[in-house]
Amino acid sequence: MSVAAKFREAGRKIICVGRNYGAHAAELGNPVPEKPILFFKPTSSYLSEGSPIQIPKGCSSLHHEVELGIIIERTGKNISESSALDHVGGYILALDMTARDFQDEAKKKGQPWAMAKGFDTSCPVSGFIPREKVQDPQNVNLWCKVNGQTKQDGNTKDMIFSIPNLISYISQYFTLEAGDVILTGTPSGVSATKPGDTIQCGLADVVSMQFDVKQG
Ligand SMILES: O=C(O)/C=C/C(=O)CC(=O)C(=O)O
Ligand SMILES: [Mg+2]
Repeated sequence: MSVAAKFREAGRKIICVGRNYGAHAAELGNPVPEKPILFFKPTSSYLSEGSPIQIPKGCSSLHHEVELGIIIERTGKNISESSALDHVGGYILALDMTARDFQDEAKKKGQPWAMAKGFDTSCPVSGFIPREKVQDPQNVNLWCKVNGQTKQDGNTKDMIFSIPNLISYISQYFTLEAGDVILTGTPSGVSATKPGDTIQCGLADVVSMQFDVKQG
């Protein structure tokens, strides 16, 4: 099976990186991390265009976070930074939808972010983007609009930890397998959405996608 079809399979990992852009860490009042901050989403959180993002029950602050996703094609453990990009099969555009109020509560209590980050529909994604369509993944524009108004307008060159650095670091702890996805963090401009909103986002002129928001 091609890696393009494999990444949505149950059993694949969605490894997410947090606070990987200084301006986003600052807008939420967080320090810049010294090492990558990692968390997971389940594959049941994937959502394709045509279906709505559903605000989870009890959430009153659902934030959009537009992110570049890396699709792993070649399995590896302890991958060196110099060979990291050889493990990449392609990319996706993703929204790391975040129940910010759940996350704030979890942070206060020292609890995990699973409910805030992993609920059904929390990972809207584009189709698979072949490697050759993104000439320089470390210098590509990421944008997000809500109801036509620009909220996020960033560039992957502003990542704190680069893509090779992330792949190498993550693979020291988790074997990276074909079909696994790494969401590389969001630039600044995250904001709360409400039922009836439409979120549009894009990766330069390579791909764009649109999702309606409704109450779950
Ligand atoms: O620490 C916080 O308050 C929030 C962190 C995030 O939600 C991290 C991300 O998912 C990200 O930076 O993309
Ligand atoms: Mg995120």
